[in-house]
Amino acid sequence: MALHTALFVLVIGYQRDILDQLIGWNEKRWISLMGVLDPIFDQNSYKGIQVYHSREQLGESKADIILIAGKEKAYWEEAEKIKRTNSVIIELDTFWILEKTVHQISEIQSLTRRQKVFQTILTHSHEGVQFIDSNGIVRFVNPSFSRITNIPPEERLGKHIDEVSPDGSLAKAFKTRAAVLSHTSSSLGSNVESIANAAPIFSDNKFIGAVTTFQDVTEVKYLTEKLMEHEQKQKVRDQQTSGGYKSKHSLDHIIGESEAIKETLNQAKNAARSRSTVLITGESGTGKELLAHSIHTESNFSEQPFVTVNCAAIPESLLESELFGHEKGAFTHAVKQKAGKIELADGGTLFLDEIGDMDLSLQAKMLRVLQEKEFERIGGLKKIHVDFRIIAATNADLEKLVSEGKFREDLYYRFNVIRLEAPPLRKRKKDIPLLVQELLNRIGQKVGFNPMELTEKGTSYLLEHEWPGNIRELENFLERIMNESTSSVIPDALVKKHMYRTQVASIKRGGKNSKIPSLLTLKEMEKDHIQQTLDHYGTSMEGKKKAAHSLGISISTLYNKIRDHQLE
Ligand SMILES: Nc1ncnc2c1ncn2[C@@H]1O[C@H](COP(=O)(O)OP(=O)(O)OP(=O)(O)O)[C@@H](O)[C@H]1O
Repeated sequence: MALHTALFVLVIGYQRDILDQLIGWNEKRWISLMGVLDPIFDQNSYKGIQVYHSREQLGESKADIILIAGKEKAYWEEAEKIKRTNSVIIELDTFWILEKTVHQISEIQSLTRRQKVFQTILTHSHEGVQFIDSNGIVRFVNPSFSRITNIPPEERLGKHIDEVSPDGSLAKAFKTRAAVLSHTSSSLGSNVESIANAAPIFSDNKFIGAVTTFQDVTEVKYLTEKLMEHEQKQKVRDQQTSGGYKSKHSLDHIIGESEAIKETLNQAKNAARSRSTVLITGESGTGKELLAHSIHTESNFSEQPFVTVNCAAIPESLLESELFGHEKGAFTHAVKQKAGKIELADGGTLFLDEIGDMDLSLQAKMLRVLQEKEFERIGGLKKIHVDFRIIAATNADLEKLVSEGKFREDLYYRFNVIRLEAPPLRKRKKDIPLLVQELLNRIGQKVGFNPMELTEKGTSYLLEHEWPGNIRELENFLERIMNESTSSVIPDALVKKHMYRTQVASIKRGGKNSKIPSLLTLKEMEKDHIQQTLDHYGTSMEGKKKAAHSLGISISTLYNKIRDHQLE
């Protein structure tokens, strides 16, 4: 066929409507038609279509297609005259049949092409796709469906959706004839978590089936959980840093040269080398907490948190939440999520002071954490993994508590791995002079006094007492006399007077090891007693009357004694 700039069509037997229709056709339609009419037709040779209704209009040009619209013989003759070698002459009715066929073929081809495109999309889609027909029978699953769910196609195809996945999105869309969005499910026959969207399909208002597409969110969920866990850990780490959970003392702060304290210090050094649980026992004020801090400071994980929980200082009802933390809304006052001390101690040391005061139900929970290294916050479901070392301290007789059923035996054994005894002061009186000097400096700094000291004699008075309250009692005693002393060397008489009072008070409390004080002479005792009575009632006339009455002497005798003892 000759090369034209356009495809020339001539209609012989002019009919306006036919002409209009043909002119309205697009190029694609002509081209596909020509492809059928002329096998060697090269569609690339043509740019546009020209439709003519008479030979005159065509002029000198030759028509590529001559359509004969009518039965007249003359039309054919005319066509013969103006045709070229390759021109196609065709009768209009035949043309229509042909055109219709060509058109249908091209529609089928385009449908097939479209189907192929969809098929490829579905096959390569990362999302799982499942299709049911209008009867609810599964007709199609794509490869991703099987990959995600681990269900082979043959287990689905041909089965009713209610039989194979009655709670899924597709069954819902089938039942309700409505779209189902963001349907989360793990019941696809595997442990895979998915999010599905299902939609019914209508054609001419007729329900013809439904389709679901879903994504495997197992990994996304896993990663989200990991991210949340990480964020949570970061929060806890921030709290660990900002909460000042650091040990504040080291073994250097523990003063003493006695055999008893030296042995304890050696044990503490050994304990610092391992991560085993430590139980520190000893009377009140003997330095158990100081030892716990020091063991952590000496350990390899001293940079990690050191978190203290005093089981006696916190009301029982709050202790659990203090230890385990809670989720928001776990109980009335849980207005926000809170990490517990166990979580905060992760990586470091949890120091449980006064462990003998922990109630039995909490002991059971604590035992579980120690065994499993895992716990849940109050009101929480997620297990939190922790790794920390426990140092427990008590001044109670734990063995006795165990035998009385007040302390769990299994927990006692868990705690009693490395055992340390903080020796009482009465077993290391030798340390008192050293301790006094250290404590005087420490208290001076604390309360803002210039350095103070005791004479040798003054110090010797302190050796007369058994110190049931141990170093804390000694510390308080020294602070008291420092406050009363007007000179940097604390007067011996002041020490003597207060030591006497301390001993009397100790006897009154029924202190087991308290001796009858022998520090004061009878006269000194009388002076001190009158002074204390006057301090109590005051030195007004009325106060003196009451003091005399309380002392069992007349007011004039009181005046004489005040004068004799130079009390005013
Ligand atoms: N060896 C020591 N050298 C210096 N100071 C000490 C020594 N032992 C204890 N202290 C001081 O004595 C005070 C009491 O110590 P700590 O609180 O550690 O005793 P505790 O046995 O834990 O007491 P409690 O049983 O009452 O809890 C603290 O001020 C501490 O610094």
